[in-house]
Amino acid sequence: MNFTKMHGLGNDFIVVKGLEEDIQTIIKNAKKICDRHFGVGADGILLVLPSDAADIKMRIINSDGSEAPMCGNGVRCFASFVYKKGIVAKKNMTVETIAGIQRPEIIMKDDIVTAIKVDIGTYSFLNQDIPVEGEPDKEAKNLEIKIDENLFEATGVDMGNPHCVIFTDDVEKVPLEKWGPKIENYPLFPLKTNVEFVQVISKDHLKMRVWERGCGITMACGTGACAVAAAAFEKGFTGKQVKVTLPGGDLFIELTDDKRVYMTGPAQEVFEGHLELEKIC
Ligand SMILES: N[C@H](CCC[C@H](N)C(=O)O)C(=O)O
Repeated sequence: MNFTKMHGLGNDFIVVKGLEEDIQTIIKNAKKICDRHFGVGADGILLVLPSDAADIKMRIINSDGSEAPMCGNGVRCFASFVYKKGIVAKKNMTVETIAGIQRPEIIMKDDIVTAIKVDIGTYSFLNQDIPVEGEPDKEAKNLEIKIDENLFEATGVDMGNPHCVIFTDDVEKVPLEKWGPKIENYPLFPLKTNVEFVQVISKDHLKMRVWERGCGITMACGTGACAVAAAAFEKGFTGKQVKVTLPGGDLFIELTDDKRVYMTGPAQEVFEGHLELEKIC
């Protein structure tokens, strides 16, 4: 398997040209391939595939082997990859995902890709969209999450994938490795959920940490940053333009009046590699 290792603020991916590889074997062995000791090591695998509905298609496989409908840091890495490889010769492209068509724009300075701005679609708080157990057309704005002796008030957000957002005074004090998996698998979320703890720094600055569904603690989560920006705006904590600081760095999120979200941030290649699949499968 030939691959390119990339990351978006430390949320890292193995990018593979799907038509040139045995993707069924790759998907079946994603956990081993993503293992940081016995495999290549990554939070997930991004598969480049042809599309009838867009310029190109992206499939996302989490490091536990589950398939995700959408990945914010991933779509920035993906867009940079297909542009630089000449697979899609357009700076403004469309990318088909399970969550819908994403619209990344490659931003360049002196022929270098400096950032990617993505129209990541619209956010929703509706139970039926996230999904969250309960009346389908009710908004998941005051979920009660009970973990051990702690009772959290959470906001459920759909960003094409599910997010459980909890506001706190100090994200550094959150025992994420303890609470993350319990919330990820909480009965309210039939498809499990990504978990974000977020601290309001100012009207235009949020700080967050994330436990990702199917991955665990990551350095950054693009859809998670969009979800916390949407939740903070709806609660009146922030405006429509906000910097979200994650352990791996900053993302810039813009919301529109019709709940559309734009995310801007970097994507970085690290190395190209070759893996003999039979050696670990
Ligand atoms: N673990 C996520 C997919 C990756 C999302 C994250 N890496 C991002 O940047 O949005 C899920 O199962 O919904």
